[in-house]
Amino acid sequence: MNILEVEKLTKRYGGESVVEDLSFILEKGTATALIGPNGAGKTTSLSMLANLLSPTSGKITMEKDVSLGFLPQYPQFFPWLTAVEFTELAAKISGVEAKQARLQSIKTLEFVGLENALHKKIGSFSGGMKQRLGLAQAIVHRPNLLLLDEPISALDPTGRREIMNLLKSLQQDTTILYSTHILNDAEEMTDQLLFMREGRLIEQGSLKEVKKKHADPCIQIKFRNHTHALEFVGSHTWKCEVEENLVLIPVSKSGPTMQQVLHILSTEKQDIVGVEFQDASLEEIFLKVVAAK
Ligand SMILES: Nc1ncnc2c1ncn2[C@@H]1O[C@H](COP(=O)(O)OP(=O)(O)OP(=O)(O)O)[C@@H](O)[C@H]1O
Repeated sequence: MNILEVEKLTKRYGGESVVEDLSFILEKGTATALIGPNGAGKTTSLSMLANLLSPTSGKITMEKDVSLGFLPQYPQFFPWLTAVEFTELAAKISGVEAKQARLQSIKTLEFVGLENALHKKIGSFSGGMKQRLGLAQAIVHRPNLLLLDEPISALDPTGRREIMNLLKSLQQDTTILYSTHILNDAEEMTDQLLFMREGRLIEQGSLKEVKKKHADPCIQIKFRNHTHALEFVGSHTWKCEVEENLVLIPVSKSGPTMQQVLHILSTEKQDIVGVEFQDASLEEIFLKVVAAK
């Protein structure tokens, strides 16, 4: 079931296309990562979906009972308010009853890891704390569709891990569309990938589909030195590449399987450091996709 359908969404400024013919769907309960280089049109697209910017053309259809949560790339806060005051205000604006708003704010701030800063003024918050507060205001009213513009990019590795785990735990009841530059983290939480470049969608699909299409997996054998690696390659007919002390054998229909490689290595009593299956990371695929089109 689709919670959101986007059809040929376009935004132009003075005849210049910033987003062009963007079409995709979000299935209920899924997480979609929107990725693309700077200026690709991610923020503009999310702002149109959040109804903060009107499209030049195209259609956005949301399921009838959608409750939307939005985290902008640069959220604006009132520095003189405390975290709980700000989140309570956001809850009320999003339609939470006054009686409930305070309790829900406290629970949400605890959820995002700000339990020790409930009554601190936002003006004293670090960048990471503000990022968490931004997420809190986006989820305080328990939305079922969450649009997040760079929710983890401003965080340090520990903070990113924590927020990714929080987002994963939200996924049970929430459909999530988020933009990010941190591709290694995106790899962990993505049912669908949308690659944008220069306002256009240039690739989309599940991580598995995209990897199948663009990744060149290989078996990597690590030898003690370059000479050993060269000797190994010279004595076999497999198509391989040598990089320093590594031998890389592409996994293809005509190439050997991991089992065959392990068998050969053990029967030949090769003195190796290790063998592993190497799959391309999302980052490598991203660079390839963005460069190719
Ligand atoms: N109000 C505007 N008027 C003219 N051009 C704009 C306007 N807003 C955005 N743009 C242009 O649209 C393009 C896409 O911007 P957008 O912020 O959507 O990209 P992005 O993918 O979110 O980039 P980043 O990763 O750097 O945040 C950029 O070239 C930007 O300069």
